[in-house]
Amino acid sequence: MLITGAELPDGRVRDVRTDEGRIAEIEGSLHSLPDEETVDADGLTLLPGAIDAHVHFRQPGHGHKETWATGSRSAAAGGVTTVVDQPNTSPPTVDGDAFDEKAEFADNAAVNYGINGGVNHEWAPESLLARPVFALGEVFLADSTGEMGIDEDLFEDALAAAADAGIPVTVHAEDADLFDESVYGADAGGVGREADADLWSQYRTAEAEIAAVEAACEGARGAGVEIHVAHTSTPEAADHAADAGMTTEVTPHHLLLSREDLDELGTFGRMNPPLRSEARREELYERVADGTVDLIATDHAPHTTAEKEAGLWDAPSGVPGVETMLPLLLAEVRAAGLTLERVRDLVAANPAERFGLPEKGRVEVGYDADLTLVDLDDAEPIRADSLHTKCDWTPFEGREAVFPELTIVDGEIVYDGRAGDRFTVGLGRNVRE
Ligand SMILES: NC(=O)N[C@@H](CC(=O)O)C(=O)O
Ligand SMILES: [Zn+2]
Ligand SMILES: [Zn+2]
Repeated sequence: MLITGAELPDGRVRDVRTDEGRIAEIEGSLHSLPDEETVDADGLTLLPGAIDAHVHFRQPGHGHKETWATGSRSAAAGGVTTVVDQPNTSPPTVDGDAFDEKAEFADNAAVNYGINGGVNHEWAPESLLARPVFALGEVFLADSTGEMGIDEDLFEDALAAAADAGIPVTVHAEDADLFDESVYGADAGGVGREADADLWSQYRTAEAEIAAVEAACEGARGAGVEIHVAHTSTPEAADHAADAGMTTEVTPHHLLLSREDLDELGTFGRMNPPLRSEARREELYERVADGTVDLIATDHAPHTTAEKEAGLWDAPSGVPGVETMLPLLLAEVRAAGLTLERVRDLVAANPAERFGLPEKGRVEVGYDADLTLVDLDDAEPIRADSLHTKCDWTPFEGREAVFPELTIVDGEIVYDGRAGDRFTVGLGRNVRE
């Protein structure tokens, strides 16, 4: 394939040739070969496809919330070319059979993928780690959706097993002992958007995250393992993890939303860890911009509208995000909050480096041809109706975003927004195989 006249993240305008799934040539001007597919990218920007290291695609077990087909199409339409699925499915991905069952669903994916292995009291590390597992995680240090919270001893076992297997460990760090039980169950008013969801932020305290991140980093250091802290919601936790030599991710919702948005969102803004104060959000944004935070990942956690239309204490936690991550970050570039190169690092180059995918994350010769083409002049408001996830709502309704025109996986077009939202599924492969 020949992509002509594309602007690269560093501002150069180049022709880019892909061949056998790789980026083969990048030059000022290339001539098309006989029968070569060409893509006119005049006025468009070519980015490495995003790597979303944290999604919940829900199968097996919860296909009514999301399927690998809908989730991976949503990823492709959002410029995400690799997703990493989390283990809190039914059955949980804690042994070899459960891994194999999930791998069959993943086989239909429109984008490349990794499958994480989980840890609970029934886990079978031998059979699990004999499979092509992407990473151990998210290891839940407190209960979240799926109730996979574990204690310190099991966390130590998990760290040792991951070190043995030579795979990364990602951690959901909250300490349930520091939740404010005096708030739990308080009258939260109506259901769904009418509920007072600020109580969730009061209940799952910032201190519970900060203390859990400190303890997890200490445990990791003792075990000689460099953990990756998932979805840090506080600047304190991000600083602590960085100082301890660990890596962190921040979600688009913790980057762009705060407790001030909960009036409007109600239970649709309930997630773990919860939204924080506007002051903390601003400080977290600074750390994302200055490089203290290593990467952005979505924690794409779809639940149906009907499930969310419950009282605050009964509604499930989690928000969707895989399709809106890169589009929202590109709107931040337009607003001059982040540079394009920083966005490239946050969603592509850094996750590739952190998780051992040295052939991904950059538009450079020899790298995988996982790419997305965007028009930075074409911003539009996000509408849940136009997204491709099974989840029919978004916490970002109405926010400005820049959606991709085209997404390419291993040199093949998997999403073509110019041709009326055309998808090709089944080309995705396990990046650990
Ligand atoms: N973040 C959430 O609130 N929910 C996630 C689980 C998780 O990542 O903790 C989910 O799977 O629903
Ligand atoms: Zn989590
Ligand atoms: Zn998660």
